[in-house]
Amino acid sequence: MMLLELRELSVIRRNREVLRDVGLSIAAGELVGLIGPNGAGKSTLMEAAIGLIPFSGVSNLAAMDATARARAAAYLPQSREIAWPVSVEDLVALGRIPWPGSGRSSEDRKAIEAAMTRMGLEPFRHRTALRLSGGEQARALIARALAQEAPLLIADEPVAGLDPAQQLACLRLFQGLAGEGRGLLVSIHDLGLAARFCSRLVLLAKGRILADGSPDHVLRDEVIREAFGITTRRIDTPDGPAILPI
Ligand SMILES: Nc1ncnc2c1ncn2[C@@H]1O[C@H](COP(=O)(O)OP(=O)(O)OP(=O)(O)O)[C@@H](O)[C@H]1O
Repeated sequence: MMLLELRELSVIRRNREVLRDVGLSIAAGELVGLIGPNGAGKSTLMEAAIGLIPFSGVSNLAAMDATARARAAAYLPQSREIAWPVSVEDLVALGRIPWPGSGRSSEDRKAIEAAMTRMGLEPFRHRTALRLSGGEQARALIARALAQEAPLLIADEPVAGLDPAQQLACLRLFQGLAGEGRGLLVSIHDLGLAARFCSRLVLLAKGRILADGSPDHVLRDEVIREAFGITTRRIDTPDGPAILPI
């Protein structure tokens, strides 16, 4: 079953075409890494897919009403903004808004607790979210998205700003979610982490999809050179490839 279907998606921002005719489908069980240079249009693609900005073309999510969409997909924006001085627990509970009970049913409690445990947030439960470190805030916001329990998670640079242990924990968690049958679209700049953890990579450059497929297929030298203007040194280790930009 396709959780995300984008067809001929184009976006114009400030009179400039930022995305042109992008087609992308994500099935249950896929952990798709969205890679590409700064300004390639990764955030724009996610924002259009979820219906936050105007676009032409088709997005199955944007076509839904707000409640159906919030049950179909959780979205973690790149800007990690927490607007009010709420506790971490209350912040995570906001993920339950699309569901009946709005945070107070026993199902809501279970989802909130599971999300907090998965992100290691129990010690912060009663702390004011605004007073956490940047990385801790990021984990709290990921937990809020997990509590939403949507079949699709769209996350814009979810591991940016996390320490190496938290990056690994987060990507392992995402792999586990894919293994449970959820779909994930995750933008990421670290090509090594992308290659190790994602089942598929989509490389966006200048508003178009330059390559889409297995990490080995997408991270070929000539493709990386065309997209980023660099070469990479790849070392295969028992733990997966290490990719060094040169
Ligand atoms: N709110 C906006 N208004 C106008 N133009 C925008 C806006 N947001 C982004 N852009 C432009 O759209 C293009 C794509 O930006 P986008 O943020 O989607 O790229 P990205 O691939 O996510 O980049 P990064 O890796 O730096 O996060 C850029 O040229 C950017 O300047």
